[in-house]
Amino acid sequence: MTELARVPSRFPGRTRTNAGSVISRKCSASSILSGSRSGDTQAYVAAQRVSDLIDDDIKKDALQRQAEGRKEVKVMLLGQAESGKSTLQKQFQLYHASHTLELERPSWRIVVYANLIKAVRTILEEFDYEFYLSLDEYPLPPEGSGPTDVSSQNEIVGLRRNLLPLISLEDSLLSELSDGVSFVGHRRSTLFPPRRGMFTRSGSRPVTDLRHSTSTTVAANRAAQVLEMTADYIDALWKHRSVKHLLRARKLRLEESGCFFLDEVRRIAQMDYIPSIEDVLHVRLQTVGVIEHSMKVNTVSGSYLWRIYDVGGTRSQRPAWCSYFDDVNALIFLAPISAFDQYLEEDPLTNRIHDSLELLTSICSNKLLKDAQLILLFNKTDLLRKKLEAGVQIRQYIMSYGNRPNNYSGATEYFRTHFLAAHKKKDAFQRKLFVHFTTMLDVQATQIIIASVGDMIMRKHIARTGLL
Ligand SMILES: Nc1nc2c(ncn2[C@@H]2O[C@H](COP(=O)(O)OP(=O)(O)OP(=O)(O)O)[C@@H](O)[C@H]2O)c(=O)[nH]1
Ligand SMILES: [Mg+2]
Repeated sequence: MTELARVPSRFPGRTRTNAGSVISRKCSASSILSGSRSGDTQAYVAAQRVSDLIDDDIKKDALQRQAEGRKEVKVMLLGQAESGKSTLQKQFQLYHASHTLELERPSWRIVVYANLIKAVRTILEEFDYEFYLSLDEYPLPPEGSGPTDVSSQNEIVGLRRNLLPLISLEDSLLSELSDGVSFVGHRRSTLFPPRRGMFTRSGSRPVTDLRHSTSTTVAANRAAQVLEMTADYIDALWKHRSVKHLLRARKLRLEESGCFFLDEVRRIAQMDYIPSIEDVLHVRLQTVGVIEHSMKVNTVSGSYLWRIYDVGGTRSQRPAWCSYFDDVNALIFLAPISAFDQYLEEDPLTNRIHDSLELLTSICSNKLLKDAQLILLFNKTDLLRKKLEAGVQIRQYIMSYGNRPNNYSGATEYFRTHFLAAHKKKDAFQRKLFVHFTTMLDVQATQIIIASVGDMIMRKHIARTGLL
């Protein structure tokens, strides 16, 4: 009886991928067991055989899954908003599966248009503020007295009138990009707290989803037509003597993508425009949620499936990250080193370097990630160089910088030392933190870093799983 009772009790707890076959075998074993007393021994033997077969299947399944698990590498890209995570993900794609990025190029067209229109609107809003809102406080200089004199104002007003049809398309493009969902955020990262009435929507859905949507194509085509008609006005606005003056005077930072696309407006405004890989890397599209990208990576020890998780970096999205921390092989943390003079959009009192440092140390102390390799990328070094060359003083924003030389080598050394020291103090698992300085828009340099980081991750993974 005890023997007989053991057989059916072995079935219910089983789980396997092909659940259907377990159930049908279980049914046949049960029916055998419900047979007459005289057939008990035979029935038991038959049931035992069935049970053994199932055990074998389950073992095989488990081994297969284990082998598949060993052939999988999970990498998370973390960091504050606009640190360059999605750009790094595209660089990974370019390195390991460039054909997929090639295929996606047409889908990025609508995002390029939205970035360009946003840049135009931002400039015009600044002029609105300059010419109208502040009129009472600062009367306009008389004609001929400078880049914001009366004749400049008239020229800008004329351009603005011609550009209104283009600006009016921004909402419909953003609605396509966010799949109709509105996300409220500040207009841009600013040196000053944002002014009232200067908010915009932004958000994203995976760009691959956009490719097949008819409404997206319609919205993009409409934007293309209007862009073609207004390209001259955009170009004239961007090259207008007042614009450079205004950007400088107001310390206004157009998003990285904004300046690039404004420089390229004539190419982008062609009706047959398809974004180049360089355009795709420059695009700014806020990530919402956590997006998994998988790609096959071929190495000397075989083919591996890399799962790369790209996350939205704003503060409100960070609590969602930890549900993906299980079994992470490597964590690549991006800190935009050029952001020493910027503050978080979601918290205009927090310096972005300070936020990066706090975020990194809090992630390093998370127990779920204790086995993950840590790689820190100080990104946007190109912008850091530009800011330092323009004379922006680090000590003005980061007091502890003190009297160190305000140049590139002084700055990079300071940030490296500071981050490494904080990590050493806070990392309960005493892991090594690998550091690189990157410009994510530089394909050649980034590909070298991807190869070296990838190699390192694979070596540790192989050492851990013993798979060669
Ligand atoms: N100049 C410069 N721009 C960069 C660099 N890396 C990324 N960018 C640009 O910075 C912008 C933001 O980059 P994303 O990759 O979208 O940032 P993210 O970290 O994914 O941001 P969220 O999705 O909001 O968390 C994009 O327009 C990129 O083209 C860099 O090294 N230099
Ligand atoms: Mg992103």
